[in-house]
Amino acid sequence: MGSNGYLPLFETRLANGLLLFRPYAASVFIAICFIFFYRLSCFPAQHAKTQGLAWIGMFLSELWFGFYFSITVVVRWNPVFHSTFKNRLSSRYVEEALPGVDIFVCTADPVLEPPTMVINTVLSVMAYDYPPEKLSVYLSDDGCSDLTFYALLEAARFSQIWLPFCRKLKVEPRSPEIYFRNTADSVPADDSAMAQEWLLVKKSYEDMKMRIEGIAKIGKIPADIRKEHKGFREWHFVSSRHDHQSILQILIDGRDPAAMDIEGKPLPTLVYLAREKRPRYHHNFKAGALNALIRVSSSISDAPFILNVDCDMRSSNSEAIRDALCFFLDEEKGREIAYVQYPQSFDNITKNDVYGNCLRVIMELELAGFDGNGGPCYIGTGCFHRRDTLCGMKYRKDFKGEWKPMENDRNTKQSASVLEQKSKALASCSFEENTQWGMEMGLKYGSSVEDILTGLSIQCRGWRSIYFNPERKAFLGVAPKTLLQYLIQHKRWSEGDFQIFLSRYCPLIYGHKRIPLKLQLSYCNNLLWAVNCLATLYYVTVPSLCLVKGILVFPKMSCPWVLSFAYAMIAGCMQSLGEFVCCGGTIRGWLNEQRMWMFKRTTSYLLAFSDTILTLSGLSKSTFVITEKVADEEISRRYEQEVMEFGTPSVMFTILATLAQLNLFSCVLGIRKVVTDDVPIKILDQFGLQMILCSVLVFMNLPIYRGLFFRKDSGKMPSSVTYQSIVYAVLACTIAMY
Ligand SMILES: O=c1ccn([C@@H]2O[C@H](COP(=O)(O)OP(=O)(O)O[C@H]3O[C@H](CO)[C@@H](O)[C@H](O)[C@H]3O)[C@@H](O)[C@H]2O)c(=O)[nH]1
Ligand SMILES: [Mn+2]
Repeated sequence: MGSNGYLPLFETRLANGLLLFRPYAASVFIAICFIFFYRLSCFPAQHAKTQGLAWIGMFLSELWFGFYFSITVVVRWNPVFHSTFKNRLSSRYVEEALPGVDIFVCTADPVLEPPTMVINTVLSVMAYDYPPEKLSVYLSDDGCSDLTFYALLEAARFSQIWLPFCRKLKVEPRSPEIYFRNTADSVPADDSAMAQEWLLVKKSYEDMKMRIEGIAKIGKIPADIRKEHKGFREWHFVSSRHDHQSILQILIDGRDPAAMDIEGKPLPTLVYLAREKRPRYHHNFKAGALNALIRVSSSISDAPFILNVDCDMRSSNSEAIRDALCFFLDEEKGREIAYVQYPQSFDNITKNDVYGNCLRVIMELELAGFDGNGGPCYIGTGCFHRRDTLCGMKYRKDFKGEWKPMENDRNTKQSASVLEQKSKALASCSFEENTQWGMEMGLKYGSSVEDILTGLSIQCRGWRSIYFNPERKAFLGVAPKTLLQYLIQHKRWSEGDFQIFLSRYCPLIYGHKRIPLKLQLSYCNNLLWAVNCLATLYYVTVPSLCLVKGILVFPKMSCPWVLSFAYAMIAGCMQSLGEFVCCGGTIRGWLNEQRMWMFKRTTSYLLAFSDTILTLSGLSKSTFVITEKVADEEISRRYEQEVMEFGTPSVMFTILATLAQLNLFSCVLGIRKVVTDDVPIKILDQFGLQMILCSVLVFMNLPIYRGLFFRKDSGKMPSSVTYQSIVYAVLACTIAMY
């Protein structure tokens, strides 16, 4: 029992296996030091200039890897995990006494983010196991699409049967699409009344979906539907999605006693918002959208807690709100918690996850490590915030964490349309002029990873955060289905991250004395992703080219120094494999993920690194490329079969293909050298490590060769990429040979 006489609402435990991990990390560290020592003491003789240069590069790369390894150890030093006591929460708070929760859903493009998916997210969060009169759901539509608006109207209607159905059948997950997909073969046949209802609701969902998709196909809302709601009139004044007034429509007014489901229970408030956009004003992407929502919601429902999700992050655990409240409302520790972050999980992951989409180890382990070091970063979706802290409040010892109870006056005088008019002004472009919004208030502007920056600044204001990863995943999103989408997404992340590192918000400076050093270093783990490109590029090209030219860059196989390299590499692999499998992955999945790390480092990170430098020198401007959440049938089929998708020409593919062939040629030339030499054993002894490295790289690149030379489908490597990369690779090897 806590000192205040209350049983805690959550408990925390340390990860298992730390007793093993720490000595292991120390041993790898020693091996790395041996490598440094070797590089310094065995520096090539004066006359071997080229070898000397190659050597220095190897040394610098290894210094970087050693440094980066140490940061990853800091992240893993003491991961913590939490569990909640929801029964204690419900015995301490009657339903009426629970706080209100505002839920923000962001969407930005009706084509890349289809409205049916968006409303599935909306319906799933409306159906939380939580008093509906305490919930308000806001959809921010940066695409300003009347189709999305229409879909939301349909969702408002469908919620009247969906919510009671969820309650009655204890439906899980509460996104109709996923629920009906999962239960397709298990129609409740035993109880006929139940089965009837199931069929009825399913049919009604499918009809709705058909109507929405039908209208999406025509590309225009028919006149008779336009007449059904006053909201459509707003689109008469929209000249384009980049130039329009704010559109704010309260589709379900929770204060209205008439707003109820078919069982007569209240419905959550549901609001559509397309904030004002004008070419003259920068809209600040998702951060701008969220800030508009914070203000608009404060005038409509003003709940003390806010959940924000991306439009593809359907709720998959109807108890997630109660779980989050167990942290915020804990009498002893709750006061200092600013946000509770859930992991990002996906429902379209194949068995071996070709693109390493689930970021398994980051989600299962590294964020728990952040938590142990002071609190997880904010990852932009699936996160519950205190409204006050999101709006810029600093932590004070005497902060009580109290909230005003909701004005539960369901017959309030202000009509919905008056409220709409009043709140609209808060979403206008000029509202933020000369205010602290985007700086000290709300989500921070100026970064393509607004989430990381905002979370960091909240932590630097003295707050703690919590990472909560329950058995039953809280949210399920849609992961990119093509290699290019994946690489572009990671370019955005690593670029935004690296920009933060180079800005005044660098955690080592900005966080100094504000957050613990171990948390500052944990942040560096992510913020320095992009920098890995340099050392990795060096390691995947130079040793192979040196093999072609006959330059030694590693110790001979017969030399004891080889042990330190072998140990560092093998132990590193075993650690990452062990972590991956413990986090629920397969061995194939691990190989795929390792391959993707290599691909990312040589493409996404490289471009992120160079673009950051260009942005800093004022030559380029950062943007937000939205991740596509749909794919055509053929691409989806290949994705299901775990075949890598290339298809469209891109610089990233040219780089990948060039590196893959460069290693293939080097490997072949290396083998030729062994075979044609008089004493093959000698060559093997000298170049053993280089040959192993080169062969591993060839092995990792197998899907690239397949895409270049063997595939015939439309997902193969485009021929322009093939030709270019052959030329580059041959050129590089020829230069190396002579
Ligand atoms: O101008 C914009 C651009 C994007 N979005 C929304 O932002 C969300 C995330 O965009 P997405 O294209 O799905 O990017 P992801 O890479 O999947 O997003 C991850 O990375 C982002 C930071 O780069 C975080 O904001 C997200 O929460 C996190 O899921 C989506 O709901 C979009 O609709 C907007 O509302 N307005
Ligand atoms: Mn996304």
